[in-house]
Amino acid sequence: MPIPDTGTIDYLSSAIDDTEGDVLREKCGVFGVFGHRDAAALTALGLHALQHRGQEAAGIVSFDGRHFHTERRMGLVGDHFSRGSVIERLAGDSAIGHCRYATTGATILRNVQPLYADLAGGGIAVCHNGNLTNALTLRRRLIREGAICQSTSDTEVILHLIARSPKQKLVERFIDALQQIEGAYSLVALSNKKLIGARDPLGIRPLVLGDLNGTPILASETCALDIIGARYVRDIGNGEVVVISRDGIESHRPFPQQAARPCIFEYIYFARPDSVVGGRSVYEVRKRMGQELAHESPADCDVVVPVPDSGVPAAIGFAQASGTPFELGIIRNHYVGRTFIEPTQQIRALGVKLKHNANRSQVAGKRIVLIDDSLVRGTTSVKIVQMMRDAGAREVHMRIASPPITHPDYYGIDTPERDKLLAANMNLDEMRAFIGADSLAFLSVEGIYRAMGHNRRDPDHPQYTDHCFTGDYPTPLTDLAGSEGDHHLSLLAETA
Ligand SMILES: O=P(O)(O)OC[C@H]1O[C@H](OP(=O)(O)OP(=O)(O)O)[C@H](O)[C@@H]1O
Ligand SMILES: NC(=O)CC[C@H](N)C(=O)O
Ligand SMILES: [Mg+2]
Repeated sequence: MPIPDTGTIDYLSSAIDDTEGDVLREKCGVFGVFGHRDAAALTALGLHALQHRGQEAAGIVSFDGRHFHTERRMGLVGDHFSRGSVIERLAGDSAIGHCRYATTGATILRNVQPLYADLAGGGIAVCHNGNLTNALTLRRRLIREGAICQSTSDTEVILHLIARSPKQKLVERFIDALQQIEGAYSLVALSNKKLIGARDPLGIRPLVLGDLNGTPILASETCALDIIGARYVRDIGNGEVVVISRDGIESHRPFPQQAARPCIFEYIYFARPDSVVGGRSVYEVRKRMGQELAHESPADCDVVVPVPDSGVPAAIGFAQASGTPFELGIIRNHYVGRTFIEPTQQIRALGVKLKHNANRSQVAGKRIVLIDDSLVRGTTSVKIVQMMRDAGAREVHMRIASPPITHPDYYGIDTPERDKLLAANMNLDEMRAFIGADSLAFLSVEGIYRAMGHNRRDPDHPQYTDHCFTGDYPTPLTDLAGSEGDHHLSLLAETA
């Protein structure tokens, strides 16, 4: 359904549906629909499929041709956005949505996305997956210049930069903003006339274009297209800005051409295994990581046991390559989500206990090899190894289908503190003793690249963003270099 052209002035005085009283509206999975009568419902479904990317909060902004409507809530998508009354309030045939786990700015309502702002040319809402590495530096400058920040999220600086751009047209202003930010971003933005999708110059975080019977869709992952029956069209390119309007879809390439360097951790952990990222099935890649691991670090065992959920495909690969039986020696509770992306260690620790239980019949008296996709803080491994012993396992070996994480991430994965990363603080045998396993091994960096279909990692032009394992950060870390992170962002208590 076409969106009527109602001009720009109207949006300045428009009554924004704002139950929290914030001026700016916020919403790490991102989704957008342009020109469908069920835009908000489709967005809610898309966010359901992207729930694994962020469990702390969710939000949707829609546009009805005259007004923007917005709902942002703490909690899971289904806690709020499965209600008919909520979807009805999100009127209009265009919508964007976000499910968040915080990387910059606390887990509080004013940081929940989409972020909305009234600009001189009309309203705009932005959803961001990723993390900016110069946001705090930019924020300090903007505040000195008079900007009034409403949140402590890195994403907000994008809105300020669009608002202050000297360029005329929205797309030019948007691109002008992108040229000032550094780090990782996949963005979906909605204005009164356009749905915009953008990926940072290296394409660190994913973003795809889909098509639902002629309706363009933007989403973090293809699983969000599948849920609504949309066809995958293509990945948005690194450094590409796509502009969707009633005139069709335009592509802009405002950055110098360079090779993409997507985040390897999307393949290891982040993305859903049924998604196709950068043309590769995440499931197939994870299985190959398990196969490589079996070749590199075999274990003399009776059964291969996956650590659910994301260790399962690698465990299948390990079992197939080693010819060892695969058994579900750990059963997961389906009502507990991902624990790594929970905001506090206390919640993570509790979550793991609630989440997994030993399947004693498959474990007792056996030599077990546990396969997990990654080891970050070691919270999961410590508990699971003990759980296997308590269930009567004779030996417990641990194999991790990715290399030791020795470096923090600043691009949208919550591993920022080096002192919390097990592999940054212990050698292999210390880690083995810490988690209580009989043996421990990790997949090598080269093994990861082989699983991705490459002969080797190209040291001069690495094919992926793999700083977690190598310390090779692909962008400047401006805030870190300037100790910007040490400053308080807001005097307002971080409770609302
Ligand atoms: O060493 P840790 O700090 O425990 O972190 C690593 C664990 O966290 C992740 O699982 P998570 O529970 O987040 O999600 P999943 O259910 O998709 O496996 C990952 O798959 C590892 O199991
Ligand atoms: N995980 C993400 O992609 C987070 C997006 C954004 N940096 C935020 O903290 O809200
Ligand atoms: Mg896990």
